Amino acid sequence: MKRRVPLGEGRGHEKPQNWSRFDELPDWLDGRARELAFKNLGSLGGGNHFIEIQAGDDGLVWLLLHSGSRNLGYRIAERHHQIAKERHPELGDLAFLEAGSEEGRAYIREMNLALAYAPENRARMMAAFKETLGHTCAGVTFLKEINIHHNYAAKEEHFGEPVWVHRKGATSAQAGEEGIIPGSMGPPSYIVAESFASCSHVAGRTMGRMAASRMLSKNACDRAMAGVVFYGWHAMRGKKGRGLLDLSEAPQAYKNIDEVIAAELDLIEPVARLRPLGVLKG
Ligand SMILES: Nc1nc2c(ncn2[C@@H]2O[C@H](COP(=O)(O)O)[C@@H](O)[C@H]2O)c(=O)[nH]1
Ligand SMILES: [Mn+2]
Repeated sequence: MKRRVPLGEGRGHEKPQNWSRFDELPDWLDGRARELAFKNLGSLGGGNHFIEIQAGDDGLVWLLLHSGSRNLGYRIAERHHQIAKERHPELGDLAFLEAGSEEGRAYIREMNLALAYAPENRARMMAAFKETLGHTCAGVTFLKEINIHHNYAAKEEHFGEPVWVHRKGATSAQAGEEGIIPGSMGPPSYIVAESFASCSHVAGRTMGRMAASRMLSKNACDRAMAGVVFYGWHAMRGKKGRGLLDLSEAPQAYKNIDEVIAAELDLIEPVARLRPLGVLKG
């Protein structure tokens, strides 16, 4: 997988990739950002993005992959947020665009393109993952797939009204829908079923990246990863982190996933608890 999928911050394919929807990229996206959109399709990204093999207490082996639109969605949101702030300076960061206006429609169109790029990105990596596994585990069969966003807006009907639902750090969890709530790189993750239309999308952090790398010890982090295959810790990048080991993704930097799940049992029904076997981080 390390050979097939570019992993890590700023790493994409050497050559531009093909995708039938690249001609819908907005004209204002130019230069390096445009080039990256072509080269990043099918690459993981850095930080908390991951590819994992997990053993489920449902008897299945689960392949988990966390990656999104690789900065495209961020660029689109940033651009239109800027336009909204120019239209409504009195609202500061809470400025908005009217959904029916030309500018609002342009934002929704471009956001939806990023929301198509993200699953396409994941699908390419997952295809490589399945093929790689197919070589090593003869006869393996793949069952269902759960593919879900956690930073987006969608028009939905609730209580008989059409409304825009913004899920920033939340996933949809409508009747009949299954979701994924990752813990962190050592502890378990969960597959969950329907709730009050949304639920938490992850465990979430307890400490910042720099704080974790300063305060945690390598030994304690290694202990927290006992039994999970991973590539170990690398040096922190950038001036501020000089001389430090990057422990920013260690399990101790995240909330306890079992407590997070317990706190939202009135919203969700856990379907499977997954124990990580191997982790590839970005
Ligand atoms: N199963 C794993 N979960 C992880 C890992 N690293 C982080 N995480 C969890 O995912 C979210 C990502 O949050 P986002 O809002 O930035 O998308 C993070 O909060 C952790 O709970 C991992 O290696 N494996
Ligand atoms: Mn994410």
